[in-house]
Amino acid sequence: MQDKSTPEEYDVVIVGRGPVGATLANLLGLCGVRTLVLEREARTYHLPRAVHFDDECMRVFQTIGLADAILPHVILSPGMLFLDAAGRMLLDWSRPQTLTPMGWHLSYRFHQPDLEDVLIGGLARWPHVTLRNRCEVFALDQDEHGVRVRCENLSNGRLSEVRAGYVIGCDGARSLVRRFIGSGMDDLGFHERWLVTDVLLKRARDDLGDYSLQHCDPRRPATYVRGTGTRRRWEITVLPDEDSQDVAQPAKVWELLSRWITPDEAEIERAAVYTFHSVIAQQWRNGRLLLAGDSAHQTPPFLGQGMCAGIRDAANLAWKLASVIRNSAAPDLLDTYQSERLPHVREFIELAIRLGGVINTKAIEAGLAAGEARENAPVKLEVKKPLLGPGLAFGDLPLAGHLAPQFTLTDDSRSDDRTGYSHVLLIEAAAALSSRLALSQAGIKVLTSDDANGLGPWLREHGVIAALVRPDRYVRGSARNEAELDRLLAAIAPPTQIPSAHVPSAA
Ligand SMILES: O=C(O)CCc1cccc(O)c1
Repeated sequence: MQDKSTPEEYDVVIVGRGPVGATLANLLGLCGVRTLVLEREARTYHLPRAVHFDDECMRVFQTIGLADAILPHVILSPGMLFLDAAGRMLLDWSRPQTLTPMGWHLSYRFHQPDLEDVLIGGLARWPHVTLRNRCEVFALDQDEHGVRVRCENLSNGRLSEVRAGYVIGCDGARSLVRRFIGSGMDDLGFHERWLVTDVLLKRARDDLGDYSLQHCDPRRPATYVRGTGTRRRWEITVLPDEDSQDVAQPAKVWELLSRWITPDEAEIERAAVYTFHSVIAQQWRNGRLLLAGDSAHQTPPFLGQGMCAGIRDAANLAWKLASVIRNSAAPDLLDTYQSERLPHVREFIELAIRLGGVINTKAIEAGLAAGEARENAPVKLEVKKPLLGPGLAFGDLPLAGHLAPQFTLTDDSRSDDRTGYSHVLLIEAAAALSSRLALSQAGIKVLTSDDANGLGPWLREHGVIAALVRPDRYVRGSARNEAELDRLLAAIAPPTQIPSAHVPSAA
C-alpha cells in the first residue's frame, strides 16, 4: 500500500548505515544538514567484517565527537609480519607505538559491530538526523530540484517516498545507487576466493601473538589477525579445485586451522568464503546521486584499508555536500569528490594487490626484486599515505593535497577539537594577516604558531608561512610569502563555507 501523504523532505538521504553511512550521517549532523539514513536490516549485523582502521580514521571519529567512545573497543596493532612456509620472517611491517602526526596511533583493531553501535548511537545527538531501519530503497528518480526516493518498509510491506536534495549510496558492493547512477566498474585484476573464519578462544593463547601474520606459503597462503577480546581471524586461500561451500564446512575449517588451533581451544563464530575483488566505479556521481565506500571501490584486505577508504570518502564528501546545500558553493564542487578520492583509493588498492602477490609468492624474492632487501634479512615495509587526486588543492604549492598534522595547543587541547570540521588557516604568528575578520565571517578559523606547539617549525620545514587546511584535514594550499597568502585567500573567495559546528558528547 502506498502512503499518500506529502513526502517528507531531506537535504540528504544516505542508503546504508554501515560504518561509512553512519560516519557520513554524523558528519552531516555536525554540519546541520537534514539527513535521513535508510537501512534494510533491523539492527547492526552481529558478525565481524572489517577489523582494522588507521590514524586518519580515528581523527575522523574525533571530529564527530566519538573517538573517546570508540577507544574502549579497540586494541593497538603492533603490525604485520610476513613469514615463509618454514616460518622465517621475510617482511616486517611493524607500526610505531607512538602517536603519529594525526594525533592518534597508526593502527587499530576492532570488532565491527562495536564500532557500528557507537556510530549509530552517536546519531541520536543530531535532532535533524533520522535513521529508519527495515527500509529498502527500490527506486530513485532525480529531476533538477531533487530526488524522489521510494522505499519499502520490510516489516509490513508498506511503500513510501521521501524527497532528497542528494542521495548517497553507502550500500556496499552490490549497490542499488550505483545501478541508478549507471556506473561501470574498472577492474584492477585481483579476484580471489578466500575462506574467512573468526574463532572465539575458549582459553588464553598468548603464543599466537599480537602481530598479524601473513603466511606466504605458496601451497596455501593464509592470514592471521588478532582481534579484540577472544576473537581471532584466519583468512585462508581457497584452491581452484575446491568448492566454496565444502571449504566452509566446520570439519574442513578445522582441518585448515589445525596448524594453529584446535576445537578444544576455540569455537568457530563464522566461516564463509568471500571473493576479494579489486574494482573501482567509473562514475561516483550522477547529478544528485553519489557513491561512498564499497559501492565506489573494493580492495583485497591485505592492507586493512577497505573501511578506511570509505571513512575517507565520508570526510571528503560531507563538508562539500554541506557547502552546496547551504548555497555557499556551486554543485560542481561535488565533482572534486571523485577526482580527489579515486586516485588516492586506487593507489591503496594497487598496493594491496602487490602485497597479495607477495603473500602468494615468496616475499623475499619480491623484496630482492624491488631492491629493498638484503640477503637473509627481512625487508622493512613502510606504507606512505597517497596524495589527494586533482581537485581543490593548489597542486603547485608545498603541502597541497597532503594531510595536515594535528597540533597540541598551548592549553594542552588538540587543534582539531578547537577548529572543528571547518577550514583553518595555519599561519606564522609574525605574518601579517589583514583580513582576519573576513576569514572568520567566511567560517575559516585561524591558528597561529603562538597557539599551537610545533606549528611554526612545521611551516618552516616546508618553506611556507601559512597553510589553508580543509575540514577533512587535507591542505588546500599554502603560501611562501605574503603575496602568495593574499593570492591563496583571494582564490578561495567566496569561500566554501559551512556552519560552525558544535560537537555534543557521545550519547
Ligand atoms: O594490519 C593489520 O594488523 C591487519 C590488516 C588486515 C586485516 C584483515 C586482513 C588482512 O589481510 C590484513
